[in-house]
Order: sequence, then structure tokens, then C-alpha cells
Amino acid sequence: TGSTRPQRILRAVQKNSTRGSPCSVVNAIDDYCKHKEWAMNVGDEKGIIVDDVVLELKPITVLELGTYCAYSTVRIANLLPPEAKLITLEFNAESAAIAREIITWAGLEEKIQLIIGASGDWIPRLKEEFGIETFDLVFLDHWKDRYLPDTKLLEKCGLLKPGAVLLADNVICPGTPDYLDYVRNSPRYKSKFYRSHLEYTQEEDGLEHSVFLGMAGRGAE
Ligand SMILES: O=C(NCc1cccc(CNc2ccc3[nH]ncc3c2)c1)c1cc(-c2ccc(F)cc2)cc(O)c1O
Ligand SMILES: [Mg+2]
Repeated sequence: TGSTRPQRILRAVQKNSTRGSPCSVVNAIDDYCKHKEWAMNVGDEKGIIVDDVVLELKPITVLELGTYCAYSTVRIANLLPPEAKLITLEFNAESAAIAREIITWAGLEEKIQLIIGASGDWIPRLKEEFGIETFDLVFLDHWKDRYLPDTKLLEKCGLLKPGAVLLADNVICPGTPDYLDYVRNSPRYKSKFYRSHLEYTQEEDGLEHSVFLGMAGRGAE
């Protein structure tokens, strides 16, 4: 039985990057996925937008939905302040195992908590199981039909405080129409679109940046 794509990505990281250097890990994955085989990392073009958002916001608590091979996990964690923490949720146990190895290789295991499970099950447990009050930044990159229900769940669980940022990948390709409609039309969010391209391609894609304004904007319940 052959290797899986995540296994081949891990091998490329171990071969072409330096232990303890998150930048070299990110570059090794981008090189592999540009020249050898495509993979669903946020990638270098959208990655620059993610970097800018993180550097501007300086989040202390970050939630990532959808780890895959930990490309964005490593990219984000590398830019966080020293006391900051990132919790990342991954449903697929195989890719989670690879992600754990890549996080360790990058030397970021102290900053990152990887949980294997589904967002719907875990979001309601984060407060009491991880002592989380609220998240400053949520990066949505998991199943596209889960972006909206999970956003509503985060609201319901009181995990967002005014000023918190939701940064959503793939709002054009594959697309998240119900999520976009919600954050762009709800009084609870100030939303803006960052136009870009699908990772490693010329296809249209982009990130939606939505600032939570609080539940006061209750409007029609
Ligand atoms: O679909 C995508 N990513 C999500 C995803 C995909 C597969 C498995 C999982 C399993 N992981 C998982 C599930 C549920 C979860 N709940 N909580 C955590 C959690 C984690 C997650 C995606 C697709 C494309 C794409 C593909 C093809 C194409 F032509 C164009 C574009 C590009 C992307 O950048 C993408 O991000
Ligand atoms: Mg994505």
C-alpha cells in the first residue's frame, strides 16, 4: 500500500526544512505543493494575508478549525506573542497524526494544542476543558458546510467577545455561500473580503475577515 498525501508532505518537510524553523517548514510545504502535488493548505498567497491579520491583531487565544497537515497552524503560531496559545481541531485522525509530527518538527508544540474530533462536539467543551474564556481569532478552514453552524455555536457558547476576528478560507472556492450571507448581513459582524487565489493555482478564491461586534445587534431573534 502506497503512502498518503499527508505522509508525502511530512517526508518533504523532514527532507527540505530545518527542525525548529517554522519558516523553513512553511516554505518546504509550499515548494512541495507547488512543484510536486497540490494539497489544500491555505498556501503562500493567501498565507501572506493570514500573516498580516495575525500581526495586526496580536491574538492571545486562537482557534483553528481544520488542521490538515498543520501548514496554517505552524504559519499562525510562528507569529503569535510568547504567551499566546492556538487550539486546532482536526476530524481526520490520519492527517492529525501527520500534523502532530509537523508541529513537533517545527518546534511549536508548546504553543499549539491539537484536538482530534469534530467542531460540533468540541466547541461546547472548550471553556471548561481548556479554560478558554473567549477566542481573539478563529481561522475557519474545515468542511465548508460547517462554517455557518460552527459560527453560530461559537456565539451561543459565548466564545467570541466584541473585537474577535473570524478569518475564513475558501469563501469563493469551494465556497461557503450561507456563511458569507450570514456574516455580511448580520448586525453582529463587520465583514470584508480579501480577494486572492486558490492555493497554488490561478483559480479565484479569497478570505473573509469578519469582526464580531457583540450579540447586542440582536435584531430579529
Ligand atoms: O474542503 C476543504 N477543506 C476541509 C476539509 C476537506 C477534507 C477533509 C477535511 C477533514 N477535516 C475536518 C473536517 C471536519 C472538521 N470539524 N472540525 C474540524 C474538522 C476538520 C476537511 C478545502 C478544499 C479545497 C479545494 C479542494 C478541491 C478543489 F478543486 C478546490 C478547492 C481547498 C481548501 O483550501 C480547503 O480547505
Ligand atoms: Mg482551505
